[in-house]
Amino acid sequence: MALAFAHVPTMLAMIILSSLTTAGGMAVVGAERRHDGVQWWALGLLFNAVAHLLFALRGTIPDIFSIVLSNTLLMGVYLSLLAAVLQFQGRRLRRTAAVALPLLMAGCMALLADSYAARVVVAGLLLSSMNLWLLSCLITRWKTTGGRGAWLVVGALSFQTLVFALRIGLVGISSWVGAELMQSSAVQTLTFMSTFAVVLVASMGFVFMARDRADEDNRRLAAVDSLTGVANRRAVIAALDRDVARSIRTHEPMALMMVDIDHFKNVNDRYGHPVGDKVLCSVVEVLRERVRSQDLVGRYGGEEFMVLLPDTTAKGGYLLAQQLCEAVQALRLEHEGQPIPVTVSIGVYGGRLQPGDHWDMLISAADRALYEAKDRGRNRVEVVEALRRPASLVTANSGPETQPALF
Ligand SMILES: Nc1nc2c(ncn2[C@@H]2O[C@H](COP(=O)(O)OP(=O)(O)OP(=O)(O)O)[C@@H](O)[C@H]2O)c(=O)[nH]1
Repeated sequence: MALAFAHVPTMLAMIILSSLTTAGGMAVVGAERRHDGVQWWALGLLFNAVAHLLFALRGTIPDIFSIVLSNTLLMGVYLSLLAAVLQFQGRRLRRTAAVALPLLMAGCMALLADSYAARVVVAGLLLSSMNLWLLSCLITRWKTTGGRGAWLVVGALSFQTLVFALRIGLVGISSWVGAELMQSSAVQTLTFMSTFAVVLVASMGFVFMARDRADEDNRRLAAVDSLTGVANRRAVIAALDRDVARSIRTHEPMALMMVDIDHFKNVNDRYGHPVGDKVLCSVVEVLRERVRSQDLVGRYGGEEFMVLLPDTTAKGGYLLAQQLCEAVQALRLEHEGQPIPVTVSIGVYGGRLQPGDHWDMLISAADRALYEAKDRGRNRVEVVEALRRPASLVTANSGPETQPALF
C-alpha cells in the first residue's frame, strides 16, 4: 500500500500564513517594548514567510530567487531570532555575523543549485548550527532569562535540530526525503509540519518570555519610588512587616529609622521644586551609600524616609543615625553658585521585639522620636528603645512599650 504524504504546497501555505499572522501579532506586542527583542523575532517570522513563499514558487520563478534568495532568507530568520534572544538578554548580534552568514548561505546555494541532495545537507548543517548557537545563548544564561517561555523555545528549537539531523542522515534515500523540494515524502512531511509547529511554539515561548519580563518590571516599578528609586511606601511597609515577624521569631533585635529633611519647604520655596527634587535624591544617595546590604531605605512620603535595620540594637541604630546626620550636613549642594544647606532629623526605634508588636506601632514609636528631634532643634537624633518585658505580659493589641534610650 502506497503511503500518502502531505501535499507540499499546502504545507508551505500553512507555514506562510502562520508566520505572517504570528509576525503581525508580535510586531504589535513588540511596539510597546522595543528592548525585549520581540520586533526582531517578528522580523524573523516575516523572513520565514517570504522564504517559504519563494520555495512555493520553485519552478515558476528563476532559481536565484527560489533557491539562493529563499535559503539566504532562512539564514536571515535564524539571525533575527538570535538578535531577538540576544537583545532580550541585553546583548547585540555582531554585525560581521549578520553580513557573513547570509553571504555564506547564498554562496553555497549558488554553487549547489544543481543538486537538491547537496543543498539539503549544506543548508541543514548551516541552519542546525544556527539553532545550536541560539540554544547555547538561551541555556548559558538560564539563570537570568530561563523560565516557562524559554523552555518552549528550547524545546521547539531542539526538536527542529533533530529534524534537520534526520533530513541530513536520510538524504541519500530519495523515497524518504524526496528527489526535489515539491515531491511529497515522509521526511518532507515531517520537515514542513515541524516547521509549522516550531514557528508557533517557539514564538509563543518568546512572547511568554517577554510577558514574564514585563510582569516582573511592573512588579518592580510598583514597589519603587519613581523620583528617588528607593522602595516606595507600600514596599517599605511590606518589608517592615516581614522584618518585624522575623525579629519576633528569631529574638534578634531590629531598628527602624524615620529620617526627615529639615525645613524642606524653604528649599522648595527658595530654589524651586526641581531643585527640591535633587536635594531629595542627594539625601537618598547618602542614606543608600551608608547602610548595609541587608538594610532597606524607603520613601515614607514627601521628604520623610524610613530605614529598616535588621539585627540592629537601638544603640546601633542611634550610632548609624548620627553618622547619617553628619554625612547629610557635609553634603556640598549648590544652586547657581549658592550653597544649599541641608540637614536631617532622625527618630530611631530599636531593640528586641515581642509577640504582638506590629509594624505600625514601630512607625509610631520612631515617628515620636523624630518629632522629639524636631522639637529639640533639628539636625539631631532621638532614640527610643523597646522595653524588655516578659512575653506573658504582652497582649495581641498592645503597642511596643518603650523607654527613652539612655546612651
Ligand atoms: N521638591 C519636592 N518637594 C516635596 C516633595 N514631596 C513633598 N515635598 C515638599 O516637602 C515640604 C514639606 O514641608 P513641611 O512638612 O512643612 O516640612 P519642613 O519644611 O521640612 O519642616 P520640618 O519638617 O518641620 O523641618 C512641602 O513643601 C512639600 O511640598 C517632592 O517629591 N519634591
